[in-house]
Amino acid sequence: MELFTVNRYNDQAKSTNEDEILQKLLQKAEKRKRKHKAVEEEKLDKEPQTTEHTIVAEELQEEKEHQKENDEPLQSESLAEEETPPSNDFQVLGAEALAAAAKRQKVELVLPNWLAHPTLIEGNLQLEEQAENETESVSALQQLGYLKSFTRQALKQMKIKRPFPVQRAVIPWILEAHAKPEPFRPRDICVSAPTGSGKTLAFAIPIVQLLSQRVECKVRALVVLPVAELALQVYKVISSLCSKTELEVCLLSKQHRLEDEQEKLLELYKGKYYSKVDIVVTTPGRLVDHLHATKGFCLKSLQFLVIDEADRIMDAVFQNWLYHLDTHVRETTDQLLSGTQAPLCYAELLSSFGKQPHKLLFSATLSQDPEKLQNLRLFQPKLFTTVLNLPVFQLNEGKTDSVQDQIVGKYTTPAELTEQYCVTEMRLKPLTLFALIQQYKWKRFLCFSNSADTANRLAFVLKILFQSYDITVEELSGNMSALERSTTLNNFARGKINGLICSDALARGIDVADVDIVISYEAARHIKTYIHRVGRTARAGKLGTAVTLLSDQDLDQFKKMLLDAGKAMGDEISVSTDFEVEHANLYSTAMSALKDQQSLEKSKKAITKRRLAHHAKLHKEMEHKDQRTLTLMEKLQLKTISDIKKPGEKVHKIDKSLQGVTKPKETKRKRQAKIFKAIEK
Ligand SMILES: Nc1ncnc2c1ncn2[C@@H]1O[C@H](COP(=O)(O)OP(=O)(O)OP(=O)(O)O)[C@@H](O)[C@H]1O
Repeated sequence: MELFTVNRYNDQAKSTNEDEILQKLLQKAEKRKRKHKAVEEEKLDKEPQTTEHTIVAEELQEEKEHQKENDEPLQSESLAEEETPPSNDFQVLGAEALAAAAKRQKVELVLPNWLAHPTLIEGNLQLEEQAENETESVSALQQLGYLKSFTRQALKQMKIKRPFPVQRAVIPWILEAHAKPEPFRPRDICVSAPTGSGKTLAFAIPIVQLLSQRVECKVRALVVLPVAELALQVYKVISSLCSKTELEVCLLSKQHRLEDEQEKLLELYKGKYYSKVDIVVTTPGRLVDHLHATKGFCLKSLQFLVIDEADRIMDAVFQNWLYHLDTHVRETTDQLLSGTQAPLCYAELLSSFGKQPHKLLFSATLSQDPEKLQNLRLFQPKLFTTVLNLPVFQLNEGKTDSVQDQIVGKYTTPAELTEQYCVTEMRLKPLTLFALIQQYKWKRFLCFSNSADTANRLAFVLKILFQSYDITVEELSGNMSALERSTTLNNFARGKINGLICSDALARGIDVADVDIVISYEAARHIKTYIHRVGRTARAGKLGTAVTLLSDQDLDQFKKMLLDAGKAMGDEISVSTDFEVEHANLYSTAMSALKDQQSLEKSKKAITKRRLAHHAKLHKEMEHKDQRTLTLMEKLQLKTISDIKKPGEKVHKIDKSLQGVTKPKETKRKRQAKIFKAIEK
């Protein structure tokens, strides 16, 4: 029967394979017999008196096996391949596909040409400074033909003697690109250079020089930064550069009133709006506010769009500001084309049509992920980077790693930065930090934690620990108001405070002079955060140290994070155990004071919450009652509520309705919104 099946379905192989198949079947039968015999012998050895029952079972088993064999589809190919009996294991469906997928080679992403072939920014700030000091050469600025005299003067006032490597690479390139006539359009650029390497001047100098010849005042450059503090910093740099020109710079950020900014931006003359500024420095949120609310705010003449800390702005959508900006630029062009807004002349129409600003992106951790960059719709982009100078890249040069593997997700830190770490126990971290500061005599340090609350608690404990020492520490976190933050920063800059305990809100971009040490009290969760934190020291060619406090659990993860980014761990430092033991009592006093303070705050919060909930309930009840004067009890309750309000705060309309005054005409939704607002306050 088996042979018949074989013959029937495999005509061609009939004559040639028949003997072979027969041989194989015989072999197989022989093999099975031998196996069976061996099993039997084994059983006999174990159980000399075989019961009738077992014999029957064996026979049944044998019979089953025969049956199974007969049921198996016999094909010449499968038989030919079959050397071992088929396994009875349960077969996982799709397992083959999975195995094949695992075997398949990893698909390699191919970098676009511009990312794979960047322009390298080369140079070592420290070595250059040493060389200059040794030779006492004439100020290098005078030798640079591309700098205008007003730029040189401004730089001199800023005590800048020579351009930094990133400035040497980027400034002449932008100037040259804009020197070419129409229809040439400059390529958009992305600049990835370490923290403190002078990226601000790299875009500010060419923009100011190129706009300095303008006749009519219009917004021609827009600089966007993620936070107000950074915007202020960049505004100051650009303002100093413009000091010897007619250019007007304006800062737009949520720290000012919108109306005040509108006044600074525009003036109305004979029914037409005229721009009073040439360069606008802003945050994305504030920009969107003005695009929506400021009549006459027009960006159709925009020539430069600078996005500083570009990866941060790309990661967070920030009210989709780029979309709003694009829509605004397109709308004004459409108005010109449709005739609703008459152009002055044909040349204006031509120049405004479809014209996009020159986009300049800067960051120390610029994403070199093509997908992310695509969102910015860059025009024939060009990359300037220091990343290929990484030790990891040099190590891998002989290997097969693609350029993509070597540059995407890799970041450089300043060459002047020394990185260290200190392993300690989780519960002793504040004490270890205190010991480190004392032992290494750190006098100007920034200490970063992962949250504003931790910064607050740590500052509290450190203040107690340092009470009898001449070290002052203060908190600087997102929990504080903008005014409080800037006062604290100023005090630190003036040397009134030795150390700031910060949250990551200010880890980026902030340029505080002469920070010797940056401590990560908690290891940064992301490599970008780490790069920006440690970048607050070792700026502008100065030396600096970054120390990370790690618990045993954090150690491996931290090491991996650095390795993935092409960085090494650095040296380990430690504190003397004697010092820690000596201050153990002080530490426990500080910790119990913290506990007391926390429970006090907790109960304060609970009381406020209860009062506000009561307020909301009372208001709800009053809403449903007819208009009537309040009872004495209700008046008293209202007084308690008004006590919660801050001094000087306006009395909300809700209170009027509570006092029995005629209810204002408002919708239910509006009223609810007001109540929530009041509760929030
Ligand atoms: N050519 C120069 N010579 C001396 N100092 C300079 C020069 N260029 C910039 N600086 C100084 O270096 C410091 C850092 O500059 P800047 O803030 O532009 O760095 P950055 O690369 O933008 O840093 P980050 O990535 O942290 O924002 C500033 O204090 C600036 O005044």
